[in-house]
Amino acid sequence: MITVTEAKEIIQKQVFNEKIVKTAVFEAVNKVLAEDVYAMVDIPAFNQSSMDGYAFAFNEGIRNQPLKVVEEVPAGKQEHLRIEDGTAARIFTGAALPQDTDTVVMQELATLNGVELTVLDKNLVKGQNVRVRGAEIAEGELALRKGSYLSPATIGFLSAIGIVEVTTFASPVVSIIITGDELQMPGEKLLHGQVYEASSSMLRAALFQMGVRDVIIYYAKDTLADTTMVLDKALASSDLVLLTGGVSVGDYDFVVKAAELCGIEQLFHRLKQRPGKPLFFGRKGDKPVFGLPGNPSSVLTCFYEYVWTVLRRLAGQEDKLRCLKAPLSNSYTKTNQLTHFLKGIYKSGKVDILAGQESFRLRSFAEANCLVVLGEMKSYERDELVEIHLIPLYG
Ligand SMILES: Nc1nc2c(c(=O)[nH]1)N[C@H]1C(S)=C(S)[C@@H](COP(=O)(O)OP(=O)(O)OC[C@H]3O[C@@H](n4cnc5c(N)ncnc54)[C@H](O)[C@@H]3O)O[C@H]1N2
Ligand code: MOO
Repeated sequence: MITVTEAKEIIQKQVFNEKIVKTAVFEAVNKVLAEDVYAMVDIPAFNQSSMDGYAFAFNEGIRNQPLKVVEEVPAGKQEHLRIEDGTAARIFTGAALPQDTDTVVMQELATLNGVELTVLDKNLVKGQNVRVRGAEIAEGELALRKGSYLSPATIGFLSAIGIVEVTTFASPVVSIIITGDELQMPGEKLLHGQVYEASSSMLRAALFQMGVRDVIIYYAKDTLADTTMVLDKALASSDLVLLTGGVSVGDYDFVVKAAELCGIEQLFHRLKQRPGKPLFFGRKGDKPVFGLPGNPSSVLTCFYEYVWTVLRRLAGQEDKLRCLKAPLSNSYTKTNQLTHFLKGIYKSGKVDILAGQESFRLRSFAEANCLVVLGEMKSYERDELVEIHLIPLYG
């Protein structure tokens, strides 16, 4: 059995080939840029007024010499205007300044008598209320680097500089293989010895939340032949495979043997942790394969602690769950030296370890917002600082 740290190092060392795709900017939220993006034009593309007011060529005596208003420029006017020195143009926010004008006075700080404009703004300086051509970005300038996360703001920025399509890391196709002959579909009548199948919807939800939408769900019978056949199929149809259950030492646990028969290289099996002790990790060529221990709470803990990072890396993001230190609001005694991942609530700077930590339960997980990581120590006192991993509840 290896430690949690060793397991994470093994995962970190793996190199996987990311796939890239062209994506419409409006559909690229949550994705990551796979190449640098450069501006194709100056933005703004012309000297632009930032106020409703009057545009003119500034000089220091402007407040003492009324200007004749000779033009009107609403936003979007496409004509290239030029006005004589000593005249002004009525202008609106977003409109292009006439050639050789450089300053705009807000209409509240000027008076108009017929066509005669008097500038009142005592603090007006040259260039005021003008967004200069290329001020946001110049043609050919780097707009966003490869590896940038595409947030709503980034998508707005790309649109504002005229980009319609970007190259992003492709979201991986993920197969989930559910094993266990005792499983019954929710909504069906539960017969003696059956349990409702919870992991497929839970994992699919976790994947959807992180933007992975191509998810294929398979069910395998508790036989070596069926598990091998389904695993082969899943490997052929996806970039990453998750199996649930069948990874322990029972006579009906076939995942490890099936993985071997499918040509999957085993990188580890069994960790010094709870829950999720029998976790399996391997790869076939470029494809990571996780055998998640069947108890639903082990499934989700292992997903967040190990699978999440790999999925992020496949999508071009080098990040981990948010990790902090917080004082315990209750004491906790461990009965072994395994690393424990405990469902907790982090609130007002403290963390509370919830009751009901056994891995068959999901109820405490449903309430939790973090996993509390307890290392080798046997008992933890109230107020002792512990590491917590925040569950990404909002994607
Ligand atoms: N002799 C030993 N027995 C077990 C050990 C061990 O070290 N020695 N480890 C235990 C631990 S810890 C875990 S975790 C489990 C993991 O075993 P499997 O991966 O083989 O999981 P299963 O036996 O298939 O299932 C465990 C449990 O979870 C329920 N389950 C499975 N899948 C689902 C699902 N999709 N939805 C809801 N519930 C599910 C299943 O009915 C079992 O109750 O092994 C221990 N045993
Ligand atoms: O390692 Mo298991 O997940 O505790 O029940």
